[in-house]
Amino acid sequence: MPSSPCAPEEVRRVACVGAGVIGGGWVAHFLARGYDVTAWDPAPDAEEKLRRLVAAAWPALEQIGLADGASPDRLTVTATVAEAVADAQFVQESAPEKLELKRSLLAQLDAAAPPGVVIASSTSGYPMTDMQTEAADPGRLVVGHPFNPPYLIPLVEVVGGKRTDDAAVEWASRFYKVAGKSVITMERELPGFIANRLQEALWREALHMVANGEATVKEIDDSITEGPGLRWAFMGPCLTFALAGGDGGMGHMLDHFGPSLKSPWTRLEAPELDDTLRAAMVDGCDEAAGSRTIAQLVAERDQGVIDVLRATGRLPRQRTEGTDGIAHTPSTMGDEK
Ligand SMILES: NC(=O)C1=CN([C@@H]2O[C@H](COP(=O)(O)OP(=O)(O)OC[C@H]3O[C@@H](n4cnc5c(N)ncnc54)[C@H](O)[C@@H]3O)[C@@H](O)[C@H]2O)C=CC1
Ligand SMILES: C[N+](C)(C)CC(=O)CC(=O)[O-]
Repeated sequence: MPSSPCAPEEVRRVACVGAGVIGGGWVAHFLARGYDVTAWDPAPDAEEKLRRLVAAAWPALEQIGLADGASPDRLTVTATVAEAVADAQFVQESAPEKLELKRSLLAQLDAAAPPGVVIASSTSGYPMTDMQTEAADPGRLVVGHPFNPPYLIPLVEVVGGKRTDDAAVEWASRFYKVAGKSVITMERELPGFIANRLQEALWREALHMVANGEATVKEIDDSITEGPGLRWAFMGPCLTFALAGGDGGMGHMLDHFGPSLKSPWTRLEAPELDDTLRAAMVDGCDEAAGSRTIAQLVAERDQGVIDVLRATGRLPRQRTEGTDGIAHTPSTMGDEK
């Protein structure tokens, strides 16, 4: 791989390819961090949808603090994928989760992007080794797995494939940090990475319980928001369970509850996602949403995430008075730029 044309700190132009839920969220994030963003998506109504997503996200982004000069006006939606990446210093791919599509799109991006520019895929679970098979320069392809919405949830999991250069993984990890993200750089590939493997274990169990009539969608959601979810926002499952061992910590917790691990508390096989289970999940979520639209739920979620980030000290709690007499709420996320 030719070495990257610029240092992560020098990046000014980012391309986002695929502009749905996640690609659009990335666009909003990079705009808020003060980058010039080009975007391409083949859907006929993509530009209108993308600008709507950015406009809906902007109040939350203003609340957590915009970079100097950040503006939705710095978004250019291009007519072709080649135009989107022609001048880019970093490319984020967020096309549908279909392996063949990812393979050919990443090869197309590799052919069109300037030599050496790092290209990251938002894939939720494919190892890069499986996606980089058709690219002429697989060395610059990495996974950069975000969490929804990428403009508020800090984590990005970064990992390369067998043919990725270590330098590209390092460059991407540094770039995401500069761009305001919290990064886990994985040493080795693992389908689903770290967080989605954990989420999927919980998700499979939730689907089994609904399929078997053992719990409702509401009970499952309440069991997390009224229970472990409150702890997980600031203390992970391992340290949280260490406290379950009292003064004896994790050692006592394992001695005490270890034998229960052998009890059949979980079913690791995925349930059959048949029409009945699908309908039960959709109906349960419709009931939980009540009269709230998706747009209202997105705004509610965004405010909830901001409140949690503030409450856990990852964003300033108080608005501060600037020297210009104007109240600012600077973001502490991404203060490396
Ligand atoms: N939805 C989520 O919560 C998360 C999704 N991801 C990953 O992000 C990627 C995108 O997922 P979503 O945004 O949820 O899907 P989406 O369906 O909302 O958006 C996909 C977009 O890709 C466009 N598209 C279709 N063919 C394309 C092509 N050949 N080239 C470029 N764009 C194309 C579609 O028009 C659509 O706008 C997937 O790899 C997914 O696994 C990652 C983290 C979370
Ligand atoms: C549903 N999902 C598997 C696409 C979710 C993710 O990949 C990450 C997230 O946002 O939770």
